[in-house]
Amino acid sequence: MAIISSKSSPEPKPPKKGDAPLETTAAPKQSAPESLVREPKTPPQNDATPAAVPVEDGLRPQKLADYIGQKSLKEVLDIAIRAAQSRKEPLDHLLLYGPPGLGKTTMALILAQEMQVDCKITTAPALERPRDIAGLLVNLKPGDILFIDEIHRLPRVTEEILYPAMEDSRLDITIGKGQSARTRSIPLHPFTLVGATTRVGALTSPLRDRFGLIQRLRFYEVDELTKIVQRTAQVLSTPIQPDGAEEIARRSRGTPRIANRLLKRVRDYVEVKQSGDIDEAIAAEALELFNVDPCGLDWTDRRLLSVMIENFNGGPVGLDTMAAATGEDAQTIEEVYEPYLMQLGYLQRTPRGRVVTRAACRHLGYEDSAVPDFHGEQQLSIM
Ligand SMILES: Nc1ncnc2c1ncn2[C@@H]1O[C@H](COP(=O)(O)OP(=O)(O)OP(=O)(O)O)[C@@H](O)[C@H]1O
Ligand SMILES: [Mg+2]
Repeated sequence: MAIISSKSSPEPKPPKKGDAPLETTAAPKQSAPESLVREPKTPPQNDATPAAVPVEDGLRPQKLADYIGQKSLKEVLDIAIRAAQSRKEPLDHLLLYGPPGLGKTTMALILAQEMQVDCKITTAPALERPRDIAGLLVNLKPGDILFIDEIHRLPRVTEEILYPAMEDSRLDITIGKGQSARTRSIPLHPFTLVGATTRVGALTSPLRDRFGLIQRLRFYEVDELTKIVQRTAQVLSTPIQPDGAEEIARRSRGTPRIANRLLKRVRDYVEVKQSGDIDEAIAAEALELFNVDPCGLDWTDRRLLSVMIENFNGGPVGLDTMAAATGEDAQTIEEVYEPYLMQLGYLQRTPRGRVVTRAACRHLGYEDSAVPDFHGEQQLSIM
């Protein structure tokens, strides 16, 4: 299987006149569009030298059987893979949604591996112009997977090109402008679109309806994350005790990416302190130092909750007000912080705004009376 992504593209072209400037500190999700439609001139990523492969990629499981947790998702996909293979057809289009770091990209790569096809990776904001998506589509081989991250951010024009491509393996392009404009239809090889999003509600319904499989990824349980930490430790050749892996798992907010990140921080700590295997006590000591509390809350989580308690009497408070009061970005609060706080039962979204629960007060060391009675968990649970 070849994985072809913007990340693996060789020397970037110098920006052309009129192109958006290339981001020098760009996060992966904001890579320049131009780099994405280019075919790599050098062999694809799986042939790259280890040094060229981002560290996260080295930690990704390669087979469905190695993908830990997400039992129902794996069952659904296992059936879909086997059915598609027996019919010698591509997989149905798949939409994966859920908070960041739960394994959407990893799953897309596993699917390509299992189906023995190539996977082209791109991200929706990079598909600004019709030719960006057209270039990708015409180069797909039969059965290939096209992975579009952050698919809720697809520009309208790109989305409209995808409709016939997904439904009828056809690329409709308009040539010329005004009265001389003509539409041409180009046949495409059947392919599988895998879309990933943290905000499924932000997808338009015509796009959502074209996915044959729509699957949600859930936060992981501690025992699943413990296995992920143990596996990563093995990949990184870091000795770890089971109780050490569990301590890291407990503080990982139900998220594999965070579990891997915390493990690396604990590994640094152990190496500097020369304290041998990672066990429960060392993991806890190291993570306290990095400001990760026993529930996995970090400084920002605690600040969001304490600002709500101290400044807003526990809520209800609107998202934008919370963003202004804490200096955090509203979208980041909504997509990154709130899901886990809600999962813990520390925060509730109500029609009138966000409210803090008494469990959160207790966790942060406030008196129960810091939030009014109507915030009692019992009442909230029936909202
Ligand atoms: N089920 C799993 N088993 C083992 N490791 C996993 C699993 N899911 C994710 N990981 C690890 O967690 C990291 C993050 O996963 P991934 O990049 O797939 O998340 P994502 O959902 O695509 O995140 P984002 O929304 O930010 O793009 C990867 O390095 C991968 O190794
Ligand atoms: Mg991803």
